[in-house]
Amino acid sequence: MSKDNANSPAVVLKEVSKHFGSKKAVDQISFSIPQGSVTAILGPNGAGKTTAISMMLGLMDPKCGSVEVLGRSPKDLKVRRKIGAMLQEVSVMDQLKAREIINLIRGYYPHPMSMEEIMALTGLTPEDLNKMAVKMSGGQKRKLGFALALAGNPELLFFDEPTVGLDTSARRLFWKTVRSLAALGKTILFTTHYLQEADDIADRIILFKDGRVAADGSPAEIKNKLTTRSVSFVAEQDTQHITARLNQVPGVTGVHLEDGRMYISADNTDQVLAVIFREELPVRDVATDTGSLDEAFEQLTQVTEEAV
Ligand SMILES: Nc1ncnc2c1ncn2[C@@H]1O[C@H](COP(=O)(O)OP(=O)(O)OP(=O)(O)O)[C@@H](O)[C@H]1O
Repeated sequence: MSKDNANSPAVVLKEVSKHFGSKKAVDQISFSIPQGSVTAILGPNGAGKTTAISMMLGLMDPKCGSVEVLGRSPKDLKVRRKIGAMLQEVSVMDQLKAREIINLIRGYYPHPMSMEEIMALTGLTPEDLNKMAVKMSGGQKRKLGFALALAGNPELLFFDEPTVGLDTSARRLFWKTVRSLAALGKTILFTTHYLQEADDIADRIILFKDGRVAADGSPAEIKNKLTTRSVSFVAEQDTQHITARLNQVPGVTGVHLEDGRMYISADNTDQVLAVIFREELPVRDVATDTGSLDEAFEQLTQVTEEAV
């Protein structure tokens, strides 16, 4: 890490927006990524993840707001030398061998990664390296894309949906490598559709929805936020009075009756329980439930896809 950016965050976005016609692909997004962290940008199709990454890479200009990478503009050559990226589409010089392409890219950087290290980290074999890019399979091309991201031995790495098209063992190797890169102190930012992937790998998840940050926190915090909790019970009398009273409790998001039980969804179920017991509401068989995380995430995804 050079002296001029030793204390800067790796990435800072301030009130960044990007519109395509009337579509707000990214809408007033702000966040700061500390150096040495592993961050997942999680969200469904069309949430604005790729657009945000493109602006962090200086490939696209924001309509308004500012983007700083390692304390400078992402277009600054000093910054570009310290970042590596693997985007969804790997477009390479098809008529060259993988080894030649990697060496070409290594040649642009002052302190490139050795070919041996690139092979160990990506799983590319000597046979793969001798193949022309045009003849590589989809999964081999993704590995080549990974190799090109690593070629300059960057401090900061961006991966846009990195495991799409990789088989299970290639996927496992990829995440193992990401963990070892993180252990070396590199900053890693990746996008994914999968909560599980983000939970397994990242120490922070920024959840995108409709171009905005819907949640930002540790995987535990995000899972907590996505999961709906509820208090359920059997009402012994005057259901309407109980419903009306509990609807007034701060953080209650819904009330419904199912198979004779009343369910009160709430951000803070402790508060609902406190009201029930303090006011001695006429209920029995009180229980608290945590909704399924998969269901909650699915719901979030569906809502967004309808809106795209
Ligand atoms: N070049 C473009 N021209 C017009 N609209 C665009 C362009 N790029 C992106 N969009 C729109 O902006 C929105 C956000 O797209 P973006 O690719 O950033 O989402 P994403 O979260 O990366 O999605 P995915 O997971 O499908 O890759 C979408 O509605 C998309 O159609």
